[in-house]
Amino acid sequence: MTFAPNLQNLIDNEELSWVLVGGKGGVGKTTVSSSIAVRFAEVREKVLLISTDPAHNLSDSFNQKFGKEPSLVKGYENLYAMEVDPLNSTREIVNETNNPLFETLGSALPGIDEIISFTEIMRLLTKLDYDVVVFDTAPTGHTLRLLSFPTTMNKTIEKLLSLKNLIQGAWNTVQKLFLSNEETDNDEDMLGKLNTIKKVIDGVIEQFQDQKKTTFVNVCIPEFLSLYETERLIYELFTLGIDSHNIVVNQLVIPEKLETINKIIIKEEMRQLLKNVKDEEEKQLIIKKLEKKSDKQLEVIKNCPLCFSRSKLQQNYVDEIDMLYEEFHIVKVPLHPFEIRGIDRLKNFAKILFGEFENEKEK
Ligand SMILES: Nc1ncnc2c1ncn2[C@@H]1O[C@H](COP(=O)(O)OP(=O)(O)OP(=O)(O)O)[C@@H](O)[C@H]1O
Ligand SMILES: [Zn+2]
Repeated sequence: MTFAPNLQNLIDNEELSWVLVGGKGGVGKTTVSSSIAVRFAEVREKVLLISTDPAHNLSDSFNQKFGKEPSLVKGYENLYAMEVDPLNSTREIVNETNNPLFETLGSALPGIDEIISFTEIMRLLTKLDYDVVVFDTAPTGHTLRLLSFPTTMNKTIEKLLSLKNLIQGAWNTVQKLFLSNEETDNDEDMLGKLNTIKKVIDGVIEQFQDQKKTTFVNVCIPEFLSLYETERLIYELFTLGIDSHNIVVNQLVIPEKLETINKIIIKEEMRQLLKNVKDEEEKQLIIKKLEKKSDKQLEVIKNCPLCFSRSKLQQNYVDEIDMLYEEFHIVKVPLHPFEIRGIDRLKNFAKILFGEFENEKEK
């Protein structure tokens, strides 16, 4: 069995509905999740990219502002994006219910507000008919907490519901003594709500633990701390029963191996630059100039002592990843000489992720 060094396996799995993208801060989660969503939009009917990272970057990635509701990405009719903050949106929900019991419950069970917001998000997402939802998650620790919430929370809710029967008699008396009729109704609402939440959570757990429907894409850079976090993340995902079989190793400096890719990227950039140049002769002249410049740049990179030592250092970690994760698709992505912003660059980035440059090289 061989594992192709690209993410094509995501596209090939037609049942895939939830793609979670995560890793340490700053390694390229937003860039990778945005590119995956852009690629999915070419082959699926309706795609949503959702950021659950409180420090949102989707707007930077697409050069377009997104909010708490899904909105269309410019230039698309089937790609939506939204940014939610699990913590804040829950507070809003809890405040809306305005139930004193919720407050008590909230302080007795830390994290309940987060799980409610997560539930609300999931309910919203299952109601809307997206074929694929791609998550740009917050840095590792936060994500794991979010992913393990459903199981923890369901146990708590089960306990609460069983307690409810036990104390029902005493409870009724207490209510009559202290609460108005309206508030009594509210409490029934709350228990009803807990039950509904439990059902939604059961659904989330079932979906997330279904290997066909959900997968987690790990993004890392070839550095000690990032590798360490990836190892921890992959282990935790395993214990949570969440599938994971792709690792994107981003920001590689390997001049000799990635020369071809670099050249193609630079060529693509040129094409963008030349979009508005009409005159054919002028075009050719610009291309010649730029090609000469890029050849020179590559020559410099190849002979640069900084790049050389950097790439040596990185290679150790890449070897380690290759060795540790034999049964993963390992996708190696070069460090670009520019930020990956805007649809055109994201599309190019997707070409690397989905192995299209590999084919171009063979031609
Ligand atoms: N291969 C690459 N080459 C050059 N620049 C890159 C590459 N990958 C990502 N970047 C740039 O690095 C910056 C950080 O990337 P990104 O926002 O995707 O990381 P992140 O993991 O989502 O960060 P955060 O944890 O802050 O959300 C961005 O400016 C992005 O354009
Ligand atoms: Zn990000």
